[in-house]
Amino acid sequence: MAIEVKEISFSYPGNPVTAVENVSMKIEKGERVAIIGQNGAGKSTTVKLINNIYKPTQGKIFVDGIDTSTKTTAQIAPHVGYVFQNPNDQIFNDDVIKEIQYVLRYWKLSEEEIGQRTEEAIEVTGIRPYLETHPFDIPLPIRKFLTIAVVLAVSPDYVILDEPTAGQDLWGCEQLKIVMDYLKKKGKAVITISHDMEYVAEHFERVIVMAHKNVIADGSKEDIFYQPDILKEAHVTPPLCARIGQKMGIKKKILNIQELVENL
Ligand SMILES: Nc1ncnc2c1ncn2[C@@H]1O[C@H](COP(=O)(O)OP(=O)(O)OP(=O)(O)O)[C@@H](O)[C@H]1O
Repeated sequence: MAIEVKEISFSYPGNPVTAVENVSMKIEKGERVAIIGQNGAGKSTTVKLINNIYKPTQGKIFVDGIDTSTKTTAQIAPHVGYVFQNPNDQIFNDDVIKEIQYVLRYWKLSEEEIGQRTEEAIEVTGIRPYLETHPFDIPLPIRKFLTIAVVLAVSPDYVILDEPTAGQDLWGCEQLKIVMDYLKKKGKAVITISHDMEYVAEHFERVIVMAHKNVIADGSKEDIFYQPDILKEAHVTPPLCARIGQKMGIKKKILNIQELVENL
């Protein structure tokens, strides 16, 4: 079981510049993969193509063997959930509970099942204090957790988190850790797009680097964060521990404080 992206290209209607060109990647069920790279590299476009919001102009995408070109976005949603970078692009109900339950009701799940999924999603995302608030009156960082709750309630095998730490305060970063632990326990594959290398180093094993509309590197975080040429090309600064480790001349590829302290 995997997401297989096979040599896809895509241009937005009306934009003569190609957004992604000949991109391939395979993401197995249960994997934790971060896609990194400078603005405009094609990261969001790639995941929107995976989520079937757009269809590639060339190439194919398979989700657990299903050719997405033959399906609608709604048909792929049970398999791949996408939490948008901007929650305002995603929310369309005037009530938090309605927003979380929209898909579950569309699927005509039992009231018991809907209740259980809703409760779990609220608990994990910490949005209980906002259940009576209009979604657009919830502070923006917390509104993002409402969109995460929607995806958790749907419970797809592949969860895409687009810039989850952007604009988050301490509360949000701690709550996101709870979400990440929950997804791990559930065995979900998590694909993130992030400019936050500390978050990437803490929660992801594999890193895909994109630049100039294509994948320029794909490997373990230890491999990627210790390749200065690749990082330079993608305009990415490695996590602090890697920078200190390299400056101190430590041979081991260090990516967390614990290991750094042990090796100093
Ligand atoms: N809705 C759109 N309409 C037209 N062109 C777009 C649209 N969205 C993105 N593009 C273009 O597609 C290319 C790839 O953009 P994309 O958003 O996928 O990059 P990204 O790597 O996700 O960047 P960021 O880190 O800023 O989110 C860019 O040249 C961008 O200008």
